[in-house]
Amino acid sequence: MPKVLISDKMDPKAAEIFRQRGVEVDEITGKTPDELAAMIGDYDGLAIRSSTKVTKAILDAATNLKVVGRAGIGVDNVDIPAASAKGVVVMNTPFGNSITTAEHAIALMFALARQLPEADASTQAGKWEKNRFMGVELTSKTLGLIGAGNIGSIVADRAQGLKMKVVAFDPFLTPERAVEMGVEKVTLDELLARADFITLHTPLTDQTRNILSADNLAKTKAGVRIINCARGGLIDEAALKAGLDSGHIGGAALDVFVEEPAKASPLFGTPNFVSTPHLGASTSEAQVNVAIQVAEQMADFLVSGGVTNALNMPSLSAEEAPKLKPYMALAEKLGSLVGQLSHGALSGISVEVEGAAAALNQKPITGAVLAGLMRVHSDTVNMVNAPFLAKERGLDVREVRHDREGDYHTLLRVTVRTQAGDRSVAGTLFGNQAPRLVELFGIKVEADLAGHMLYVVNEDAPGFIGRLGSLLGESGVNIGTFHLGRRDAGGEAVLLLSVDDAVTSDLLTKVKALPGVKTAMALAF
Ligand SMILES: NC(=O)c1ccc[n+]([C@@H]2O[C@H](COP(=O)([O-])OP(=O)(O)OC[C@H]3O[C@@H](n4cnc5c(N)ncnc54)[C@H](O)[C@@H]3O)[C@@H](O)[C@H]2O)c1
Ligand SMILES: O=C(O)[C@H](O)COP(=O)(O)O
Repeated sequence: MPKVLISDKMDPKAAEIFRQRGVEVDEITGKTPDELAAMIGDYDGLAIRSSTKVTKAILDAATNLKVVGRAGIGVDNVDIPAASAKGVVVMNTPFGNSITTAEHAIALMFALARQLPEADASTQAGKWEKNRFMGVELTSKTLGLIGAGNIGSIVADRAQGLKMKVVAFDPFLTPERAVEMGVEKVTLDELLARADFITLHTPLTDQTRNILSADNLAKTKAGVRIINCARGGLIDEAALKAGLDSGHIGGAALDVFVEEPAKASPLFGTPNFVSTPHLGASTSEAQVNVAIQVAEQMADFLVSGGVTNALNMPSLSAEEAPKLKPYMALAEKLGSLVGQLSHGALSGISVEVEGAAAALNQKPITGAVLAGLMRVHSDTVNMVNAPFLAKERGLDVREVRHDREGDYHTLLRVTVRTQAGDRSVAGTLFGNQAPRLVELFGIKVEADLAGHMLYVVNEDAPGFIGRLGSLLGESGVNIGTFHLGRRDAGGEAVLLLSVDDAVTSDLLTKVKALPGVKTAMALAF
């Protein structure tokens, strides 16, 4: 039974769903990185929010880990390259808390417009300072949206409901989508010059870090009010403080900070500064949503191989997974076969699907081919890290889908580009389940790729099979299956034999010494 650790505070629905789906679950929160590293080896899955930092050190200690599930959106607390290199899938729940976070941004915008926290504190202190607090209306004001994705577009919609004009800066926002959202797509400088309120909704990346830098803050309209419910690090906090102190910035509301938990900040106590402790996603509705989603996604993956919302692997629904399972087995075997048979560096690989296979999601099939290919040289390769390793090694990966009807109802062909030219193998599924090799370097064969095998290329001549059989018999090697194919009579023949034990190098030398043998290799699947 797969076992999951929930290491951050999560709605109880998550544990309930894991148990219903046959996944054992422990909820242990508040552990130090060392404590987490000491216990993570027991788990197949790790369910987190933003507190747990899934570093390379944690991943190195996670000997059984297959999946990290983030109940929420931001995955900047997960070392995704390290997870990918280890073959661990990282998933998030990209929509479960977006409405809630957008509402928090709007709440903070109102808090700034009407100085609600200060007015509240003053009133409860018995001061009744009616003349101290003069707010601004939101109607007709311009809201500058930096980042117009899921949350940004909900904020835009709510702001339009408040009769605000919304201008958006997002390099990936298409003009069509901007029209659909009813926002004006602008440059960053234009946004800075025009916005009365600015709200940030981008991830923290090398491009967005300090997007509101001292220089950019200086370009804003006098009196601008700024809201950040996305990630600490998008705003230069020292420059923000200086802008608030000088009065150029009329107000700022931060839910997120460069250092979290933010227990001390020069911004604290600054007039017109409002803060919340990373509460953007903290509503009961959003927490139930993300807990249910993360548990369902992780259980799907651990129990049936379904992949949803993974950041380092193509999606594969729980319905698709059983259909694809025999194809993945075939794909891995074909990848492994070409990997074992090809010498030297490969510059490219193409994965072709034909017949019934052409109707399937090809990405996981390609991932399985690459895993089979690369596992020949490293047993830590799996479907998650194989595409990354292939990219790292400069392997050009192509996917081809043929609509044509071929000789087989379903066919997978893998061709690798080697220094000696292209080499191609193809396979099918017998009875839609059993993987079979049907073509090897242009020669028709029909073989099951399993266990220990001996591959021999020889000149097709009478007596050869007898001589090989005798040699194997004399060497005490039992033959399981025997598959023969040839290009034409008297030409080149290919033999694939499954044998009960690994082929020793001594036996291989003897096979190579048989008259007519061109190549002989030991294979393992
Ligand atoms: N405060 C919270 O509790 C809380 C809750 C949920 C999400 N978040 C954070 O909110 C942010 C947005 O989440 P989302 O779901 O809308 O993400 P999203 O991926 O749907 O949208 C992000 C948008 O940012 C845009 N973008 C990327 N680089 C940009 C750049 N250089 N300049 C301008 N725009 C750029 C993208 O094109 C995209 O449209 C994330 O950082 C997420 O972690 C915070
Ligand atoms: O990216 C997110 O989903 C938010 O930052 C929420 O973080 P939390 O789960 O720690 O509240």
